[in-house]
Amino acid sequence: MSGPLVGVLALQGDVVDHERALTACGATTRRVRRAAELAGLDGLVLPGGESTAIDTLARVTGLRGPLRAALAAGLPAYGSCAGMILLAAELLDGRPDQQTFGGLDVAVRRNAFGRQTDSFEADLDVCGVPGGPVHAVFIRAPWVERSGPSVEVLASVALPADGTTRAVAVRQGVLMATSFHPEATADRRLHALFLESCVRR
Ligand SMILES: NC(=O)CC[C@H](N)C(=O)O
Repeated sequence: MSGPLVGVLALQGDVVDHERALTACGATTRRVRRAAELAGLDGLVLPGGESTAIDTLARVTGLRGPLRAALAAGLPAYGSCAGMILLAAELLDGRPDQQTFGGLDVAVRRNAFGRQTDSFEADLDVCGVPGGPVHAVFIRAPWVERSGPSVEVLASVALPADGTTRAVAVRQGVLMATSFHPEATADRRLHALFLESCVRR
């Protein structure tokens, strides 16, 4: 095995597209559905999908506690869309019983840009990603409404209504999250950026 071993949380969501992107960047992937599958990982991707479903399944399968512990112990992680929601310390507009794993010192607003029909695409400059803007696909996406002092905002979008900006890509140490779905395009630069944090252990 050459590259880092990166888990993809495989309870629900677009697992296969992340596996493809990670493999293209030289990583080896492992689907994570149970606590034992967290052992020995160099990083973990939390895919987009439906954060309420992923939360429910993580609790039912007993994965939630060990996953939280792994994040607290410093496991590098990257969450896209629903994955961003799951990494947030605070959730706004979540379902009343909905929980997150936490780790990222951010408040994330779920479905912030509106309904499924308000999904959109935009070209964004992302800090740490050389070579021009990233074509970002937003699907019923969250945004980061507040972030703590140790959180770096990597990219923002301007709202058409009033031109104010919202953070849509953030990093805090070895944790990274995007509101958008780089795995839905052929651009591997966000996955490559995350893999810089996934040093083989
Ligand atoms: N594309 C996505 O991951 C959408 C996230 C979804 N709106 C949620 O709450 O969980």
